[in-house]
Amino acid sequence: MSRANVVSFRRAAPWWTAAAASRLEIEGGARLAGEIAIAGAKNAALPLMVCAALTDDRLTLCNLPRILDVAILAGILAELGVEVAWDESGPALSGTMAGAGFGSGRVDGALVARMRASFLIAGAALARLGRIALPLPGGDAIGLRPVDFHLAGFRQMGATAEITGGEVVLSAPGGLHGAAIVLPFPSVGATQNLMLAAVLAKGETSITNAACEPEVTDLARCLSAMGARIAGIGTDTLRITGVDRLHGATYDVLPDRIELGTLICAAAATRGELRLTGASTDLLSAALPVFAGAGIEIESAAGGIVARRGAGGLQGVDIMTQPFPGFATDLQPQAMALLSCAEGAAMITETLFENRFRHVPELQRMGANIRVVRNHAVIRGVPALRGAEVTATDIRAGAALLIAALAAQGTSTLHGVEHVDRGYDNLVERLRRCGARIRRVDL
Ligand SMILES: CC(=O)N[C@H]1[C@@H](OP(=O)(O)OP(=O)(O)OC[C@H]2O[C@@H](n3ccc(=O)[nH]c3=O)[C@H](O)[C@@H]2O)O[C@H](CO)[C@@H](O)[C@@H]1O
Ligand SMILES: C=C(OP(=O)(O)O)C(=O)O
Repeated sequence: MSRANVVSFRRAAPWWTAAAASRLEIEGGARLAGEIAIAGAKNAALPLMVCAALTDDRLTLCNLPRILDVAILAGILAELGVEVAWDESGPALSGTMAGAGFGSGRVDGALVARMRASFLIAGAALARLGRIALPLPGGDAIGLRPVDFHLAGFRQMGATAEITGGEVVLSAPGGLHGAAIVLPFPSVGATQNLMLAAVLAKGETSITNAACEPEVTDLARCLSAMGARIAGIGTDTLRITGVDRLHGATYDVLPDRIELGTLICAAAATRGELRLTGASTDLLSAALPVFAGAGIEIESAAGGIVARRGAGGLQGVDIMTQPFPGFATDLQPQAMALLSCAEGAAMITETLFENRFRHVPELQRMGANIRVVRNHAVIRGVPALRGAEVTATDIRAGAALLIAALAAQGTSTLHGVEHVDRGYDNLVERLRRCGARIRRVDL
């Protein structure tokens, strides 16, 4: 990334302070104990920020996580002409975005290519401006991650959509119209992109086989608070009646269910006990019985839950990742780290992304016994993991390696920390307050 890009997103998000390049030194073996407030969800916050592009009024988002992806998206929106202002006076970050100037600036391709959710600007721009050209989005390298469902939906709504030279060129000079869209798979991003386009399109759009992830529901609720007409929220069939304009709103970002699950795994892996506040276990859906089967105790407590390893120790349990309400793929690597130190065997089947076992060789460096056959990983728990030098290749791989390093005997070095910074709000500092022995070393 060029210095100009770094400067542009830091200007748009001056609260972003984590070092761009650093490594973590983790001394394993400390039991985590204490309280952690769950931050706003990355995967809810980012689509909500894009809503600002759909209105001339102000959209205020509360409970935003202080993460790299929020900083980068703020930079992208600011370059495109959205005014962004922050309020850091509360316990969490709030941001007010004013989209009256949306489209007056330029697309910062280098920043778009650094994250996934930037591609949601496509739907908002088609609806609001009738055109946009965006580089193919980045994000975690966990599979091919095509955008064909997004483009097919836009075409059904009257747009032209071509990929030329790595750039997606979209145009709808005559405006978008409603369409009956059936998604081949309940894609989170495609559902959100088509929803962002449909709220200002002429007539009714139906999205069948829509994703029902809580972050999709959060987007639908925020758009409704801005005046959008959306029926079927929380189900797999959304019916959106386009309106002429949306107005401003103030909206609270959903708590991060993946952070919640990550910290439950961390508590259990370290034989610790964490009180996790601000989030309910309802968000965990299929992860709840998996955690119970693995021997984790989760109790309701004032303002949240308490999670600890049960007296019977950790046991192997089988997991298959699936769209919501199934077990989230974004929790799969962390669960694998946990099961690496459980008693007995476990099998994890990854059905969402074809390249989401990149943490396996790194866990193996720490002594984990894992064998991968196609999209299945068989994990035979070992009595103890040992510290090693490992590299995170994506956000959740980073979280998994952090969990393994905290549970391991000896010291680990974690490279690729910028992946963790993309999606977790000050995770290192918050874990340190609960007894973790971690040091961030700037490179
Ligand atoms: C920013 C954000 O919210 N990211 C989340 C979002 O990613 P993202 O929105 O990219 O994930 P999708 O739900 O779209 O992807 C699910 C599957 O559909 C395929 N697909 C998707 C779109 C498309 O046009 N064509 C296609 O083939 C993908 O390759 C993948 O195999 O949902 C994923 C699945 O819960 C999560 O892991 C990511 O953390
Ligand atoms: C895969 C993830 O993110 P993204 O889609 O932003 O790459 C994730 O949050 O685990």
